[in-house]
Amino acid sequence: MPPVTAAATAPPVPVPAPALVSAPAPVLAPAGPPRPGELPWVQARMRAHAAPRPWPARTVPLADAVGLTLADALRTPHPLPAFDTAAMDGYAVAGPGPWRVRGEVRAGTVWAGALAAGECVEISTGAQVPAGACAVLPVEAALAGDDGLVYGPVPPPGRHIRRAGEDAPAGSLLAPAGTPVCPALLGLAASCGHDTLTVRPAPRVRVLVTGDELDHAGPPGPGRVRDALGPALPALVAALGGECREVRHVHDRPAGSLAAAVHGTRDAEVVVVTGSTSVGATDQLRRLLAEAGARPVVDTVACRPGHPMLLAELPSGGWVVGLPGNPYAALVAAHTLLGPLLAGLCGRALAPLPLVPVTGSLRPAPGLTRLVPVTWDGAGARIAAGHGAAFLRAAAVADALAAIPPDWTDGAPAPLLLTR
Ligand SMILES: Nc1nc2c(c(=O)[nH]1)N[C@H]1C(S)=C(S)[C@@H](COP(=O)(O)OP(=O)(O)OC[C@H]3O[C@@H](n4cnc5c(N)ncnc54)[C@H](O)[C@@H]3O)O[C@H]1N2
Ligand code: MOO
Repeated sequence: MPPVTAAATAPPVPVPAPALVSAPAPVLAPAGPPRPGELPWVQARMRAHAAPRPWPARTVPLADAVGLTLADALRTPHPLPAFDTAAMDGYAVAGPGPWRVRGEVRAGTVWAGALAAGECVEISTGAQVPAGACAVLPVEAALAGDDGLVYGPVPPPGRHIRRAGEDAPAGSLLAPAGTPVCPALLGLAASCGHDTLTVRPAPRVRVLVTGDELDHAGPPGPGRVRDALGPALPALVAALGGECREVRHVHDRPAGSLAAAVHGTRDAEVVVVTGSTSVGATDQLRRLLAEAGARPVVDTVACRPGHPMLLAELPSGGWVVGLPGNPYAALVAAHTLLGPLLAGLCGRALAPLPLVPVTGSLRPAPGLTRLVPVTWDGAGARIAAGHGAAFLRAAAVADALAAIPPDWTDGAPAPLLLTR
């Protein structure tokens, strides 16, 4: 059975307005019930996608458009194919045979005459079929006699002719605005005669990695932790549709370094901050956003891991995505908020999630979506081993993240976010 699409458009459930500075919450086991104010995971995705206005469009040469997003619908100004086209090498024939050969027509040339019944031209695949011809007789079915006549079965009318406009009449819409530009779309645009496309560029993203305990090269020293997110995020940002301009390491102290770094990234549409999303003494992100007058869009999500994630809009119009410091939690948060935000900025639809059976051992949690790495063999998904909030092993070998709903049981379907 083909996978069906998950209820990405589930009916909205009223939730309290987010508040960036939340009261310190009691420490709960990772799969405890949702805390007050946590937004359901499905709604967090939708809210992040709906938050931005699409970024302004620009017109670029075809070669520069791949990977970007169509800002205007792609239309063909002329019919496709543009003329009646031979689909086989052979003879374009008129009326019943045998047919007298009047000439030949190769692809790219035009035979200007018109055929009368009992006449034909030798024709190449892709050549324009002359007026009067009613079908093409493939060369394998034809016998050219020494008498200048071609013999063979009379083909049914229209056989092996691609009629002008049969693929698309002039003016047809071929791809709507919001379509990602893939190699096939580039070829289609060229077939229509376009040399440029009007696209929305990939949003520019700057990454600020916080955490004074982090080492950025080699094995970590005593009590220290190797930064896993700095190396992972440029590729993740690219996979989610953005362009990572910079990864900067920001010190937790003095307080104010992070604020200065966030405000110093005005040449990016999105600032991603890793770490600093929690309630510890050095976790400054919510405080600095509140002080900056940022508009909270998502402030904690009813999912595990990754619940401290946040999305806010700065008064300048820039976007801040807060990813928890635990590396797997950060990956979950990036797929939950950053991917949909970037899609919204590009004018793309929110990616529909295939709903597939998931097997494995996991205790679902009341009121929470659990995000787990899964391997997927095309028919079903299996929960991969090794998925702590701080441990990337399962995610590193997984094909997707499954969004396990609270009422899931082993083998029941769950939506998949494809990660490869
Ligand atoms: N009192 C509470 N403490 C914590 C809560 C809570 O609700 N109340 N939530 C826990 C959860 S869940 C998470 S997730 C973290 C989120 O914390 P932060 O976003 O502030 O991140 P940090 O505290 O800086 O780091 C958490 C953890 O991750 C390691 N880390 C950070 N950055 C990186 C990196 N780039 N590469 C590898 N590892 C990284 C860091 O060393 C910590 O071990 O808060 C919990 N606490
Ligand atoms: O579990 Mo925390 O939710 O993001 O590591």
